[in-house]
Amino acid sequence: MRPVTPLSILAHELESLDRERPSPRLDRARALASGLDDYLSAMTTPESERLAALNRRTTGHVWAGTEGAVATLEPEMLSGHVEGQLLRFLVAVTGARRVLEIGTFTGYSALAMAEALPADGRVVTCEADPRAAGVAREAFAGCDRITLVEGPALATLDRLADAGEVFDLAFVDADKTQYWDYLDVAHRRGLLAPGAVVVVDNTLYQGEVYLDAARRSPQGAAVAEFNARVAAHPAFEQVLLPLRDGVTLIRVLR
Ligand SMILES: C[S@@+](CC[C@H](N)C(=O)[O-])C[C@H]1O[C@@H](n2cnc3c(N)ncnc32)[C@H](O)[C@@H]1O
Repeated sequence: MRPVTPLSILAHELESLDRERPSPRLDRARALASGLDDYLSAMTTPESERLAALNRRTTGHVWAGTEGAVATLEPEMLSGHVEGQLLRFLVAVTGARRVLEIGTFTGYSALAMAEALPADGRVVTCEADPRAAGVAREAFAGCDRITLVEGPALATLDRLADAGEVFDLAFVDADKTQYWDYLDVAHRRGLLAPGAVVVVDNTLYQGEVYLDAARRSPQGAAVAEFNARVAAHPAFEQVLLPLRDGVTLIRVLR
C-alpha cells in the first residue's frame, strides 16, 4: 500500500536513504519508524472475523481507474484495524446510542462502531459514491443497526437536522475540503447532543498541516484551517492523536 501517514512516509524515506547510504544509525531509525504500526496492531484487540473479511475484501478489491463520484477510490481510504478498534472503544466507553458517520467507503468504520452499540443503537452513515456504497451495502447485510444514506453529506446533514435527529458520537472521514462545514453544520443545526464526541480522521494530512504552508495541497490547507478553527472554538475541547494520519477527538461543550 502507498504510504499515506506521516510515520509511513518517514519510514519510506528512511528506507530509501538506508539503501543509498547504509549505516547502523539509519537502519535503527528506519526500524523505529517502520516497526511501530505493526506493533500497535499486534497489541490491539483483534478485529472481528466480519471486519477482517471486509478489510481483506477492500484491500484486495481492484479499485484501479475508479474515479469515484467525489474522489479516486483506493484501499488506503480504509481506516482499518487499530483505528476501527479506537472507534469501537469510544462508542463503548461513551455509551453512545446514536452514531453519525460522514464518509462510509466500504463500511469498515461503520461496522466497527455498530459492533459496540447496544441493541437499540444505530449508525447513520453518509456516502456520495454509488460504487463504494454498493460494496458497503453488501458488507452491512444482516446488520439492521446501520442506515446508509447515499448522496452528498452536507445535503444529508440538512435533512437529518430537519427530521430532528441528534447524535451522541460522530465520525468525520469524507471530503477534507468540507471538514469545517460538516462540523459547523452538525453543531449549529443541533445534530450533536451536548457532550457529544466528534472523531475526525486525517487531521495530520500526511504531515502537510505542520510542514511548509506554501506547499500544501488544497486538502492539506483545508485540514490545517479546520484544525486551527477547532482549536480556537470556545464550544469545543479537543486532542489531536498522532494515530495513523492523525485522529482528533472533539468534545462538544455546548
Ligand atoms: C476515507 S473514505 C472513508 C473511509 C471509511 N470511513 C472507513 O473507515 O473505511 C472517504 C469516503 O467519503 C466519501 N465522500 C467524499 N466526499 C463526500 C461527500 N461530500 N459526501 C459523502 N461522501 C463523501 C468518498 O466517496 C469515500 O468513500
